[in-house]
Amino acid sequence: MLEKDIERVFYSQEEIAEVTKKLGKKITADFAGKEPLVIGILKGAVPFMADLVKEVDVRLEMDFMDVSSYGNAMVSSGEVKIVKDLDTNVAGRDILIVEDIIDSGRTLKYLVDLFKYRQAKSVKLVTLFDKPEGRVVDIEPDYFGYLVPNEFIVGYGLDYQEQYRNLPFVGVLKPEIYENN
Ligand SMILES: O=P(O)(O)OC[C@H]1O[C@H](OP(=O)(O)OP(=O)(O)O)[C@H](O)[C@@H]1O
Ligand code: HPA
Ligand SMILES: [Mg+2]
Repeated sequence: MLEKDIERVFYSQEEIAEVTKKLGKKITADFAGKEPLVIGILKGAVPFMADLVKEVDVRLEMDFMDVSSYGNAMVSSGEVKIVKDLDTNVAGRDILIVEDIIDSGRTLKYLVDLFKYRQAKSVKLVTLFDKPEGRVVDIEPDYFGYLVPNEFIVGYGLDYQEQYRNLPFVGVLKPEIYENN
């Protein structure tokens, strides 16, 4: 039903599962002996976070934060707002931020600076998708799954006007979907 709105699939469910496994292995090795606080950024990171933590074999805690710079727009407003803050104190903690995508980089730059200001011991970033051509601020993930071209993608957490997050794969929408909005 949702699939009919997709013009082209970029990454299948199987490819996403495979890269998530690999990322989980690397993170397991790098965080051995630590007890990270894994922070998922709502709402886009939810499907990836849920799958990734099951591939990470260290003691960890999970928390979530909601920040927004897009609203319903397809271009970042440039201003990042905290919609829901963490429940956990990050001071002295090893942090792993989990994102679905880094595009302009504004969301992650804001969060890394915030957690450092709050005296986290270390801050690392994992993103399923990296769109380097979208970047307007200087930030790179420590771990990424796939590089994506400079196109607006949906699925597996990524939305267009809050829809399509529940697609199990990632792709681009047919042009008529935008024309009808
Ligand atoms: O690198 P950037 O240009 O900042 O873009 C990336 C951010 O934008 C999206 O979130 P959004 O603010 O749309 O909220 P959502 O996760 O609820 O869709 C995405 O999930 C990232 O958090
Ligand atoms: N798709 C959906 N949400 C996004 C994107 C994208 O390509 N980039 C930043 N937020
Ligand atoms: Mg969004």
